[in-house]
Amino acid sequence: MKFIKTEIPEVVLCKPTVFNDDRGYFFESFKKNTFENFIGYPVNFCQDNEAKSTKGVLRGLHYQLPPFAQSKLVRVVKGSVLDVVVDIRKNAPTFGKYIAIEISEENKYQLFIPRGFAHGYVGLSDEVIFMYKVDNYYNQEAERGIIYNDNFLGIDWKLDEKELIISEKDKAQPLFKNADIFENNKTY
Ligand SMILES: Cc1cn([C@H]2C[C@H](O)[C@@H](COP(=O)(O)OP(=O)(O)O[C@H]3O[C@H](C)C(=O)[C@H](O)[C@H]3O)O2)c(=O)[nH]c1=O
Repeated sequence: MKFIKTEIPEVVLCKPTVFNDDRGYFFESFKKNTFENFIGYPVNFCQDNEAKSTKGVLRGLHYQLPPFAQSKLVRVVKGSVLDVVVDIRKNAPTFGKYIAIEISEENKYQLFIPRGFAHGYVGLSDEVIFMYKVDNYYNQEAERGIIYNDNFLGIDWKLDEKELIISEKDKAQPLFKNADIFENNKTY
């Protein structure tokens, strides 16, 4: 697995080493020791999630407030998505910045999203199976969000507005300026 710091250095792109042969392929999709060696601190994932989407389904931008904040290690096993991560750590040098990376069945990329970030993704293929690990349990009361088309963030989701399929909950998310954001730049 190769680990690459993104433009937001705490957000890490993970590129697996894939072993192809005439039967198909094999790769180690997660290895705690090499992952933590690169990240530089322990991450104890406690829950795995899976979501199926179709093209244009946009989930997000979501996060959970401390003490229920979640780190996420996300990947796509079917199709492709544009994965978007927004820095919501007040006083962080990249506060309010976002990165967008295509993650797919094809490239097998994974993205590590630490606590202190909002996360969302949009399906780019007809069928998407999205799988991810989180290091804190789901807590509905602590769930918060930011509207996907916030003007300050100016996220380019790559698809036309009319192609997007968004839940009523996500259509009602607040603007970035009104969101409950994280205090200071510390690990939660
Ligand atoms: C996230 C979650 C949801 N649920 C239940 C709650 C709802 O009854 C149903 C669908 O939940 P929701 O519409 O919040 O699912 P997504 O829109 O995919 O939410 C996720 O989307 C963005 C991209 C994320 O990064 C978060 O992991 C998460 O917020 O699953 C659970 O039971 N456990 C969970 O961990």
